[in-house]
Amino acid sequence: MPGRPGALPPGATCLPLLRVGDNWGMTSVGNEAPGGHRAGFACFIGRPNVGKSTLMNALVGTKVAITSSRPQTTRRAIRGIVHRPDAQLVIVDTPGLHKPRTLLGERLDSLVRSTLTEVDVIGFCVPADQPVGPGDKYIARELAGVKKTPVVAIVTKTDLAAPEQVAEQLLAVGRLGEFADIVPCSAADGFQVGLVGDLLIRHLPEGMPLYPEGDLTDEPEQVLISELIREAALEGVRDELPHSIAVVVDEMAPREGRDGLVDIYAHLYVERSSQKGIIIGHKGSRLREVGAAARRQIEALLGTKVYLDLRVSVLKDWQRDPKQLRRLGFYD
Ligand SMILES: Nc1nc2c(ncn2[C@@H]2O[C@H](COP(=O)(O)OP(=O)(O)OP(=O)(O)O)[C@@H](O)[C@H]2O)c(=O)[nH]1
Repeated sequence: MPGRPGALPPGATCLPLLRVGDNWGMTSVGNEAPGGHRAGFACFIGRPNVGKSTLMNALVGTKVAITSSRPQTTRRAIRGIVHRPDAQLVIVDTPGLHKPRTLLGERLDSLVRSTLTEVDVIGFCVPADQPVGPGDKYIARELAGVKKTPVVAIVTKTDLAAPEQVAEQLLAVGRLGEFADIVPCSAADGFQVGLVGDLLIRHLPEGMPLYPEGDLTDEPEQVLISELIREAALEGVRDELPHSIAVVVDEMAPREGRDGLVDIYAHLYVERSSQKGIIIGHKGSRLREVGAAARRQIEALLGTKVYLDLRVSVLKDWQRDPKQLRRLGFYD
């Protein structure tokens, strides 16, 4: 993948935790594997907020992608790795596909399009609790253009819909295009999550595992941490502010002379000074809450105590500025 989003700024430190090797390439190797073992890549595609990240986390069995009730939470192609005795499924989590309105939107869309041609199978997610709309049709048309990659249609969030509504949705999704399978599931209560895995794995080539057993993601730790901070900052903010928030971990290192304590210095960027005020809150109260919530999650991820230094800065209109986008890790 050219200009991989989420790359660390030069000189940034990275503790080896959930990090694995250097296999950034997306092509699965069709090497000989005993007993019909399969290995390869899948990606989920769908409108924003349809539950792609939640489904990936459910399949992987741990939180490797942040989720929120705000559309367009996902900005990076995070990989989650599902290990099974018969297969290894590497899931690429793409941002929701939509008609782009900003330069960031365009970059995210081109990221999605390049991903579609590089994976072995695509999971097209449509929620059970909302009628099929223009957004789903737009994606279905895009998928029809990716002829060589099989598509499994996944009707998500079945726990939010009555059985008849789910049945009707399966039919409606069937009318959207040619799919290898159409499967209903719920990541919230686990309904048929395993089956979704089976149906995706069926399309992977036979081959040895691509990643060592036990690795759950190959995202650098700083990226996971910055995403956890962004998730905490998204809590309770409205309107355009969620899209204006970006987080960069500037530095991260174990504290000298103190076992089990990691110092993390991070910047939370917004686009305007009015937004800075909202993020910081009265006498810093909101920023303290964001910091405390993020710290709890980071400590759970790292398994150590964390000192988190969180600064807020304005990067004017960064979503539309190529230079700032590069600085934040969103490359052409
Ligand atoms: N009830 C229910 N809620 C779900 C389910 N899956 C996801 N959600 C919720 O739906 C919202 C969106 O989920 P995400 O996984 O962030 O959706 P996404 O498609 O990755 O969103 P983008 O990052 O915007 O593309 C969150 O509030 C989730 O908790 C499900 O199976 N059932």
